[in-house]
Amino acid sequence: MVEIRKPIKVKDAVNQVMEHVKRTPIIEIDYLQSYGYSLAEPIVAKHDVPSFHRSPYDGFAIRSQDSIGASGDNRIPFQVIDHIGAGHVSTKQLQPYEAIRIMTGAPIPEGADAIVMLEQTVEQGNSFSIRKPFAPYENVSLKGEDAKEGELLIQEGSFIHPGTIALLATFGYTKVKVHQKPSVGIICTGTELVSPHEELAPGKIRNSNGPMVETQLTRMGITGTSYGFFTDELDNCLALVKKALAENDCVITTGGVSVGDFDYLPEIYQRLGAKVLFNKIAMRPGSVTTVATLDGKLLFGLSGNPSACYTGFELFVRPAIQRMMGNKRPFLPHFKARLIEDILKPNPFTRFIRSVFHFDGMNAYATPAGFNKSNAVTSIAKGNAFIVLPGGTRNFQQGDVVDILLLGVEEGVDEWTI
Ligand SMILES: Nc1nc2c(c(=O)[nH]1)N[C@H]1C(S)=C(S)[C@@H](COP(=O)(O)OP(=O)(O)OC[C@H]3O[C@@H](n4cnc5c(N)ncnc54)[C@H](O)[C@@H]3O)O[C@H]1N2
Ligand code: MOO
Ligand SMILES: [Mg+2]
Repeated sequence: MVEIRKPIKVKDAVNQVMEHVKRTPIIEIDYLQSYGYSLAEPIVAKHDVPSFHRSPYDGFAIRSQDSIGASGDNRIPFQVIDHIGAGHVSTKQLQPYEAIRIMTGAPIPEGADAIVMLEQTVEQGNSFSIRKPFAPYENVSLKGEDAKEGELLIQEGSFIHPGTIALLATFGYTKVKVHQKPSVGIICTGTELVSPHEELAPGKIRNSNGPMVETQLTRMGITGTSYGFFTDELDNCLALVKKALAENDCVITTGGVSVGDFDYLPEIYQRLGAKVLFNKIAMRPGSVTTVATLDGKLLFGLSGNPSACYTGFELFVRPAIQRMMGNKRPFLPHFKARLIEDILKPNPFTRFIRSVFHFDGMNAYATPAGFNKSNAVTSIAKGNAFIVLPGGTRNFQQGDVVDILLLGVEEGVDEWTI
């Protein structure tokens, strides 16, 4: 008797997976190695930035009060008494109508409170004149204007990107606390599979899911461990899943999750004693996506169909792995875009259509990327987004505004909103 599975909503499936995520242990790593992780500690300003009043321009430091009354008809001259570049501190104290030649980034000298840009002066020997008054602190980059000592700048759980690295460097956080990257095992099942290096024989196809999933992980900065591809034999697959589970924080399998005679994953979960969270989702492709847990580890049973496999990874594996690494914004970014062409199919299940998303400067547009079936491989290669059409809807026409999930961006959002 074939098992009749009860589909659950995509949102519920996502929530269930996220509820079962266990964060990986916190480690301290060299800050330069931290790109792609998420902060396991907040970044708090250790000192003011800038930590001293400084010049934002190449010019002259003056006392603003000396510039009162300057105009085209009444140029005020200044005597230059010192010359400093960034990294140097002048030891001179300005007296009336004296100035210090100062370069961008150098600390404002004692007594000075305004900077005149080089272009605003007429120079003559060791002096220059100006034709306008300067207000107190005009053209001065103030101590603490960027960050105040003790200020919380970046919250724990934020993704670390090159800008974050700049901030870590600014405060000398040369070691940073992050959640370790999870180890992920990948197993592809299917007697029909041969390696991409091999010639095809009757009934055989090349394994594309394995390399694809491995690279979906690479895109997240994770190096997965591929256990290769295997024929649909229960004992063999069971042993392999056990081994991969013992050696990794989570395991991704592809294929063998449906109700076919050689779909052994359901039996494998049973034999392992794993708890199946769900095995049918009201979505297409990827309706057969199954997620199970065992000893706090997640087992992702992705569909064998390439589009379904790809979609299952992006919707469930990606956010789970991001959350394992402590990322507070693990979900794909959600936008709205106008359809460029009609999509005239009823949608009993929510549909995730591999799509091309583009922005013309004013409006966002999306169009299906090509052959749109769960077993399609070509449209995955062409798309950069999913068009999401809710279950229970019918036709969508050119110009309709639809939901879009953007793929391949490193920073996500904090909530699943579809
Ligand atoms: N009676 C039913 N049949 C099917 C149902 C159903 O509900 N009732 N669901 C269909 C849906 S939806 C999908 S999706 C597929 C899922 O199948 P499996 O996850 O069990 O995957 P397989 O049977 O192993 O393979 C399906 C398909 O994908 C190809 N494949 C498998 N692995 C790879 C790989 N590594 N690289 C490239 N392509 C791969 C495989 O050759 C098959 O063509 O089940 C439907 N059936
Ligand atoms: O899981 Mo199947 O891809 O829904 O089409
Ligand atoms: Mg099958």
